[in-house]
Amino acid sequence: MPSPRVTRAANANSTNPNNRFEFMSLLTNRTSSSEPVPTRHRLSDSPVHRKDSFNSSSPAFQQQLPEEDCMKLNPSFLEIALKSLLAIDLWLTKKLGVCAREGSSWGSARPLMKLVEISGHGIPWIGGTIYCFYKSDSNAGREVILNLLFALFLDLLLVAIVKGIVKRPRPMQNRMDMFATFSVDKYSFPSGHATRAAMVARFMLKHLVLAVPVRILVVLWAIVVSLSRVVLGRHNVTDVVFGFIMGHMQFTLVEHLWLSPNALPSLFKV
Ligand SMILES: CC(C)=CCC/C(C)=C/CC/C(C)=C/CC/C(C)=C/COP(=O)(O)O
Repeated sequence: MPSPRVTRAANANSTNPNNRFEFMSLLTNRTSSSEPVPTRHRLSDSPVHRKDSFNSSSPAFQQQLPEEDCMKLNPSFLEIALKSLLAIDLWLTKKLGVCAREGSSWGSARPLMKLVEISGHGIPWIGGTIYCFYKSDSNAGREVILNLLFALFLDLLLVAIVKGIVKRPRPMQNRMDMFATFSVDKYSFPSGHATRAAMVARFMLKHLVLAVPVRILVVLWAIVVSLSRVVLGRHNVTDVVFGFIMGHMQFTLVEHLWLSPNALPSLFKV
């Protein structure tokens, strides 16, 4: 006995041979052994190639298509990859936040980590750079220091923009007891300390004549400042990794936008 769906299809077919319903019924998988699954023999038979009035973007069309006819670029793979990365990120962040609280496993090291935090904060860096600018007695020195100052302000601006766009909240374990913050600093992505540490370290290695041990210390400082963000529970791991990469990119940008004494002659001694 034919199923009601087939009977309806047959009725529809008898009145209109090009009926859309008939097309859809051909595409429907049948479970009953008395209702064979239609076989396509030619490419032109594929619903993708048929020039029917049936709109391929309509939800009905997409529901009815057999899986092999769906032109999907597997969006679920990217989704799964991102969700897995996020899960690993959250798990690692929780594991590594060993100084997040006084009562955490390494809570006694929290004051030391907070000193590391201050060493990468914007205020000492901007204040110290302005001081060095006025103390510098050569035009070449002033040029380098002026560009460091420019880099530090550019960093504050770019980090604030990205934080404002992404609006990722800080990790649950973070205590908002940071010294001198902007309103966007309630957000986590990217880490402003990591961007600054990476950018300043590259800037110093490129423009300051430093002995090898000092160069090694500069690199270690940038790494420790970045790691301290996760250890203090301030940031997720991905905030810091992205911040570190962004700091390198900011350094490259500053090199391209390099301010010369001609741009601001009044700041330089003649
Ligand atoms: C010191 C002088 C002379 C001027 C200061 C200029 C000024 C207004 C600087 C702002 C510095 C500031 C408040 C920076 C924010 C630093 C911060 C808390 C970043 C957040 O880092 P994150 O790693 O937690 O994202």
